[in-house]
Amino acid sequence: MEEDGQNPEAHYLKEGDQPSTNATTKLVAQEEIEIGHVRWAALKMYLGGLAGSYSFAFFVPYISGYLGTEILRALQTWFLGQWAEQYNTRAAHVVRITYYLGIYGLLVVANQSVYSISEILLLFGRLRASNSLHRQLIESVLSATFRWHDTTPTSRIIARCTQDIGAVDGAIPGLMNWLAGLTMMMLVRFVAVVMFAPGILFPGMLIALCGGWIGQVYIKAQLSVKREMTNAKSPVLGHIGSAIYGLTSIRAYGAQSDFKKACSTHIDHYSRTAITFYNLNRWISIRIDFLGSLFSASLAAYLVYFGHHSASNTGLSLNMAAALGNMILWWVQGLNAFEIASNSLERIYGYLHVEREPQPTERGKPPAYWPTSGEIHVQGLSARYSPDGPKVLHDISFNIRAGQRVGVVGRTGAGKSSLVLALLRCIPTEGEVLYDGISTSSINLEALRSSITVIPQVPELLNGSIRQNLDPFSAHDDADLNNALEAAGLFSLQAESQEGKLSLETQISSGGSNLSVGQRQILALARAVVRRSKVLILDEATSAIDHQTDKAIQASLKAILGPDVTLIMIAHRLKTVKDADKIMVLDSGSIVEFGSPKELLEVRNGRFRAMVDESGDGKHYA
Ligand SMILES: Nc1ncnc2c1ncn2[C@@H]1O[C@H](COP(=O)(O)OP(=O)(O)OP(=O)(O)O)[C@@H](O)[C@H]1O
Repeated sequence: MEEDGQNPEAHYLKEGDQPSTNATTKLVAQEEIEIGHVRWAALKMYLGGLAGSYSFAFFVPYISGYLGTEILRALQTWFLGQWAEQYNTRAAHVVRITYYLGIYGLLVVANQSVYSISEILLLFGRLRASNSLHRQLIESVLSATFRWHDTTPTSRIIARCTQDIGAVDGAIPGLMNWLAGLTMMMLVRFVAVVMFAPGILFPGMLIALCGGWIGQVYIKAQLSVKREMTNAKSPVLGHIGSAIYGLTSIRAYGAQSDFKKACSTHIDHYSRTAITFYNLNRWISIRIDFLGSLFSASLAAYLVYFGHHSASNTGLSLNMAAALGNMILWWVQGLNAFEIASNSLERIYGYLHVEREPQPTERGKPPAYWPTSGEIHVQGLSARYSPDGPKVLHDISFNIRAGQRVGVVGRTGAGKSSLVLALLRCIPTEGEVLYDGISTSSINLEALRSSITVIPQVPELLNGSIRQNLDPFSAHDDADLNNALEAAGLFSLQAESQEGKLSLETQISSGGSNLSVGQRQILALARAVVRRSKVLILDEATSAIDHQTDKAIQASLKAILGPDVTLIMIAHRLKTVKDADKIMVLDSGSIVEFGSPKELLEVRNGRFRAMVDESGDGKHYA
């Protein structure tokens, strides 16, 4: 895909399908649908994973191993014929059994050794491929843009990381190995037959070409039928599942016959595709069996009527030819199964080429001392959620001195959260943001984001103890962590004697679901204190905390954060920002007022003053 310069995901859409991209609205991108054969680029990705950086050293011994195995196996059959032939020409007691048995034994040992080399190589190769694809997939998903995550449901990402990686771990290498072995077996058998009966070469090739053509037709039909069959199965299972779940209601409303009718419709649809699927198998079996028999019959006729062939060579040729027809059938079916399993490769390949955030560079590393203060200078900042979407911030300019506490207010949809995302470069931006004198567009994202702490409305916590959540890399001692918890106001919320009170050892379940939202916000605040960032952004962070505790937290935060830490508070409740040094009022993505609360309240017909009057929070500003 990159070869043809197109978007990797575009390939998956059916002809005529329109991706549901409406630039002005939030959207969920259409799920990719694979069509046709598995593409070389996806296959190359897997083969590259198998071989790692030693393509030659992997594939040459791997393929040679299988070729050697089949040659040695054919040699064993040939050698048995030669051994048997001895009894036709010589007396039985003259034939040296130990000699023939010894050579035959050596052939068996050599065969097994060469086979083991291929198997061991594949074992390491498949582990390497699984590791590498899984790592690349996770890296790609984690470094994808916020826009991509916005438009991609989590269930799809989980399916890539479980179901598709599962196919890479199991079905794909298994089928590939089987196909490689079978291909070598067919090749060696065909060559052996042709060596002993050269006249069969052209009819044999003709028959093989016919087999190949029939296989192509079969695979083409079978791929789409199989896909349709898989799609038709889910409604049957879903319908039966919901019928069992809602059995009481179905009986209570006497809806049994409607449910039976709907069930029959789903089963009929599934059966139609399933019958076609099995019929296609019969279709190919008859044709390939016929071609196989034709080949064996032609060979037998050739051996009987043309030339003079020994009994052992005739037996060997017929032995090699007999199973060839069945092998072609297995090969075609194996290839079909491989193509179906390889859809997972296509799907993983698509996710390895999603739109990513800029990767870190050496030049993007800020100086070690940076940031020394939380000064922010913003000039002409505009932002949008997607490169072709509408602007949600319009040419914003402002300055925040180090240590200032700035409240950002505005009606729903005014752009408050978008401003935070723009400061962290989570969405495409234009204009300049200087953080402690360095342009944020010139430094690595990781450096930028680790130097600003954002506490969202509902903070995410990780499964583990509070200690692990505050300090995942064990860089701080207990005293620091307890101070942070105290500064964030945890201890003012719980009495010393309280049963089940939170401490560093308290276990937190995934997402923090065993804590109240207020407690989660306090832990997030404590995390921010531990990180000691120079810019702290609270996005309605104290919305779930009562006013008294909120007040206590603000006071302790001010004391512990120090004079050079800038605090940006996004607030719905105007009383939360009454102690702010400055208030920024946003409307439709633009700054309409920016000044101290006192100044803004004095503006007659001012936006902030109107908001305070409407909200009834005026008493807090009195
Ligand atoms: N993920 C998104 N994709 C596209 N547009 C978005 C997205 N999130 C927000 N917007 C748009 O950006 C504009 C500003 O939204 P934003 O969330 O920044 O407002 P807000 O002031 O934080 O609102 P609230 O107080 O309700 O959280 C709105 O027009 C909104 O529709």
